[in-house]
Amino acid sequence: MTESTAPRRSYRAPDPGEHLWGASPIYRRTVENFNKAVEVLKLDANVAARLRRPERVLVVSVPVRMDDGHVEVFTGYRVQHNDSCGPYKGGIRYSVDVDLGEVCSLAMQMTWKTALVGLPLGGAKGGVSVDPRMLSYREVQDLTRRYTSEISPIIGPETDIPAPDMGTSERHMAWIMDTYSARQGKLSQGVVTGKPVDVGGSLLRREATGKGVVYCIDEAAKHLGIDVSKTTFAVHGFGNVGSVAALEMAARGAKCVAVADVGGALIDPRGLDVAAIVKYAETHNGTLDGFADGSRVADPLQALYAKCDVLIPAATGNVITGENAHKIDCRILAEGANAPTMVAADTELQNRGVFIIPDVLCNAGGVTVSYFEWVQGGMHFFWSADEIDQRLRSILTTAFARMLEEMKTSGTSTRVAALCLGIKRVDRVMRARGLFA
Ligand SMILES: NC(=O)C1=CN([C@@H]2O[C@H](COP(=O)(O)OP(=O)(O)OC[C@H]3O[C@@H](n4cnc5c(N)ncnc54)[C@H](O)[C@@H]3O)[C@@H](O)[C@H]2O)C=CC1
Ligand SMILES: O=C(O)CCC(=O)C(=O)O
Repeated sequence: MTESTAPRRSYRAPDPGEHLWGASPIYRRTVENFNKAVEVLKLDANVAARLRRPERVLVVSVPVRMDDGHVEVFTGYRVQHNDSCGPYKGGIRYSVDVDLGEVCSLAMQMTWKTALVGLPLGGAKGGVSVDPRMLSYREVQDLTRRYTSEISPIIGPETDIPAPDMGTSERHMAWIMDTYSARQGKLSQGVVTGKPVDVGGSLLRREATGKGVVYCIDEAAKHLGIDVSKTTFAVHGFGNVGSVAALEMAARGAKCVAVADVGGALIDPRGLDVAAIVKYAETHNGTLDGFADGSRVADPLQALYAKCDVLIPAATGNVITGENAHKIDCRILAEGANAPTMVAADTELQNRGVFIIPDVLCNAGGVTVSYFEWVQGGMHFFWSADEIDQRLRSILTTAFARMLEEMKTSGTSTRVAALCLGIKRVDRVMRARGLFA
């Protein structure tokens, strides 16, 4: 697009998005990374302007009668960023940190992620601002069912398909499926992925994100000439993604020197018994509090600062910042979490030669097997675990190789190269559909 020098007509009031999501530091950071890719790609300014904003934003009030009798009203969100490549797709997060800016940012990331790995899906995200650990089983079920009812007008098997994210799991997906189906008056298993296998879920969806993280680490190690079996690793966040990634690394013979959950870090440079920690967490409501081995420190961030070959952030976002990046001592940073690294830290770590596997690729295993679940559910024919595993690995290794190629041709970082691949595909599809002709 050529910029005109004539003064622009003012078509509307200043961008309303500025007051909604644009002011959020998290959203700004996501846009900052997007802008870097726009520059490398020399993306048309009209397309870039469209992609900087979500297509649809829904904010809902979610009243829940609590066990003590009072009604608490929670705030929920579903943000649909882009559906050029297929139905909107993205998880649902329960956390006190959830706000509109965060959900918009994660929805945009989903668009690049699904496009990067070549899925026929778009990008969305949802969430409720709540600490699920403070709720009873009944309260969290009621919250999930009411949230589902509130977002029902904009979700569906062919329109927008939620899945698990931080704070939600298979059981929440079963409640969402059940509530949505009841509202439709017919069974609608395809409205959500990440369901329990018994209610139409896919084998390996639960393990997919953590497995995918380690498949990407395998590729990075190959690229750098590192033997994974001889590496040390640390994991920040020990839920679905962190625990499976730790087990996969341990299965390759790598030594775990630190893990953390929300309650603190467990550190032992001599090596921690990952299987024992997983078993402990499973039998203690997900927490590592009270685990006997290693030294337990209250600050979970200490796990990020452990000297190791491979660091796997697998909890919340924005944990590696301009302030603490100098404490990170690893060779490979494998972003299991979404958006764990702030822009200033990203630059510092790259300058220090840390190989970063960016979130949009590193944790794409989850949405990839979600896609498999959606496909299998549609066919009413389910694949074996081996079949799923092979397809997952093949998709991620292909995307990894394409990222390296893009890095070389564009002379850019792993993160910007991965974003460029995703953005290029969305741009191509939008043009093919006649938008921005
Ligand atoms: N579940 C999935 O399939 C996918 C998850 N992700 C991302 O992976 C990350 C983790 O997600 P899940 O494992 O599903 O969540 P989860 O809810 O299963 O586990 C979260 C873990 O992080 C810990 N944690 C929470 N806040 C923390 C903090 N401030 N410091 C240290 N630890 C903290 C929790 O104690 C728990 O161990 C998130 O960033 C999520 O967006 C990305 C792609 C797919
Ligand atoms: O499995 C999915 O559909 C989405 C997972 C997700 O929310 C993510 O990749 O961040």
